[in-house]
Amino acid sequence: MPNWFIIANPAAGGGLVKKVWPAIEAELQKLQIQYVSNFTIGPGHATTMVQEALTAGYRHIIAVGGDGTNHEVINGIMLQKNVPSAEVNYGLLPVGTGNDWIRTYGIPRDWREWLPQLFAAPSRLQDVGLASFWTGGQKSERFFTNVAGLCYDAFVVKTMADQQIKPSNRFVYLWWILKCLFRFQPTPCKISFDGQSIQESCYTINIGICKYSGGGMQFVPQAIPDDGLLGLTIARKIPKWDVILSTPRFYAGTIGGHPKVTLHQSKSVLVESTSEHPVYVEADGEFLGECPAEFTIVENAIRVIVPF
Ligand SMILES: Nc1ncnc2c1ncn2[C@@H]1O[C@H](COP(=O)(O)OP(=O)(O)OP(=O)(O)O)[C@@H](O)[C@H]1O
Repeated sequence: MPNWFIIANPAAGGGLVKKVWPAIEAELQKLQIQYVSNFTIGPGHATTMVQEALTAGYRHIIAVGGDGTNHEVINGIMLQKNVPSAEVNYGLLPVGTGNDWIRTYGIPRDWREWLPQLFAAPSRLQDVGLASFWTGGQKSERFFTNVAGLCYDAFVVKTMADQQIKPSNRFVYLWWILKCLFRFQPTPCKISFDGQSIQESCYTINIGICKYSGGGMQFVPQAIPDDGLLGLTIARKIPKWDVILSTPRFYAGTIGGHPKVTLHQSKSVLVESTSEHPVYVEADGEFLGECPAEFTIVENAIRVIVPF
């Protein structure tokens, strides 16, 4: 049996994976990697495919795609019960659009640069977040590996998912977040964490295992992937002009310096709506549902391949 099981999402990167797949295969053959590969056939397929691969005996998994593919594969690893999740050696070849998860580890954004290193690189343990939330009148759960967001953050993800907008680059994405900003009203909510509770109208709330989301912005600059804690960023009601002027702070990782923003760390976070308005939830760029939502941490849950 080949060592490596590769899951490729042909739709990732706006179809880029499908386009570059022959070049990836040529490189794999040049490197003499023993592998079997499969394309996903639709949303959610990467989750079931990785479970089947682990049941079949594979322990070295590579995903080819972006943050959504990464999210689905991690959920597959976490949901199955056959193999301890931390025993699965997992690497991502980034051929997505935002590719935010890789930024925390300094994984090269160019797949051509990362591919030759990937099969010999070391691995390290990472924590995983577990979100419980409401969708379609039912309670549901999802693991996340990067950053979850509520309020405006999730409103942007929901609006783009509802309108089937898949931004092809950072500028299109920025245009959409600006458009959504003028439609969003900060939502009153209660945030309970670490023995304290805050009631505020919030612009955004972010919960991170890793630091980057939204195409290179640092919503949770204090997040450390293996410290057993969730990074929590609370941005209270901010005028829209201030949100726009503060955008460079997100890119620079200095949003904690804003007077209306506080940074925290906690083992768990509970967010509840305190008005009749829904407070939406997203994780790793995927829309999940609504509050009440609880976030907890699974320590050292996955083993990820990172550069030397
Ligand atoms: N065969 C497929 N056809 C269409 N969509 C698919 C298929 N397989 C998976 N998907 C969906 O494609 C979506 C996009 O994938 P992914 O997030 O990896 O790429 P991306 O959006 O380009 O990258 P990023 O999230 O880093 O910006 C995922 O939500 C996934 O569910």
